[in-house]
Amino acid sequence: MRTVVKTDQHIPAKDSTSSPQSSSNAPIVQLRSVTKTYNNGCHGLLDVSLEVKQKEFLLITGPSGSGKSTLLKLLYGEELATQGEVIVNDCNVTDLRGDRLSLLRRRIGIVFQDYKLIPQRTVAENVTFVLQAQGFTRKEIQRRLEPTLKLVGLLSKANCFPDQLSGGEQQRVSVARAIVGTPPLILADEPTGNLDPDNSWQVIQILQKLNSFGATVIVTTHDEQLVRRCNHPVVQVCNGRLYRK
Ligand SMILES: Nc1ncnc2c1ncn2[C@@H]1O[C@H](COP(=O)(O)OP(=O)(O)OP(=O)(O)O)[C@@H](O)[C@H]1O
Repeated sequence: MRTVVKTDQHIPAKDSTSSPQSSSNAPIVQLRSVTKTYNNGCHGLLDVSLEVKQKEFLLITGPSGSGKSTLLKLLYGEELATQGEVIVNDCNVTDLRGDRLSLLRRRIGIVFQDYKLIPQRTVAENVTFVLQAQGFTRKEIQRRLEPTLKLVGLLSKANCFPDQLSGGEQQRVSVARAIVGTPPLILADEPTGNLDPDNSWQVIQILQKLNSFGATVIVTTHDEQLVRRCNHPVVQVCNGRLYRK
C-alpha cells in the first residue's frame, strides 16, 4: 500500500518575487496555501500547496466533489482563489485580468471533461478555431492541423461534425484542440471520464507523447486502474485537501 503524505507540509513554495524560471527543473505551477470557497460557502479547496515542475506528468486523483476540477480551474483563472497564491508560468493568476489572462491561457492547453466542441463546426474547424482566434496565419494553421489530427488518430474524420463521432473520438478532438498550439502546459480534466479502457489508454498515450516532447501535463482522474497503469506521480484530493500518494 502506498503512503499518503500531506503535501501542504512537504512541498516547498518559492518566494513570489523570484525572477522568471528558465531551468527545465523549475516549477511551472505553484499553489501556496490556496483556499477556494465558493459564493455559497462550499469549500472547493482548503489550504492546498503544490509545486509542479516543468516537463512533469502529474495525476490528480480523488472522489467526485473532492476538488480536482476546482484546482485546474484556479490554474487557468476560471475561478479565483479566496486565499493564497496561484502561480503559473511565473504569473500570479489571481492578479491577472483581461488581456494578460488571455495571454496566459494561450500558453495552456485545456482538455475539458465535457469536450466543449462546437456542434456546427467540423473536426478540423474545432481544432483550428483557437489558432484563428489567436491570429495564426492560414499557412501556419494548415501546417499544424494535419500532424495534430494524425497524432490523435482522426485525420480521416477531419470533415466530420461532432455528432458524427463516438464519445472517444470527440474526446480526442478536444485533446487535439488543446495541443495544436503546442502549449508548454496541458491541463486535462477527467479526459477519460466517459471512455472505455482502450479509449482511455489511447488518450493517456497521446498526452504522454506530448509530455515526451516537453510539455508539462496535469491530468485529473478518478480511475484508480488508470492511475496504476500510468506509473506517474500522483496527488490525491480529499474533501478539498491535497495528499501525495
Ligand atoms: N460553482 C460552484 N459553486 C459552488 N460550489 C461549487 C462550485 N463548483 C464546485 N463546487 C463545489 O466544490 C467542491 C469541489 O468540486 P469540484 O468540481 O472541484 O470536484 P471534482 O473533484 O472535480 O468532482 P468531479 O470528479 O465530480 O468532477 C464540491 O463540493 C462542489 O459541489
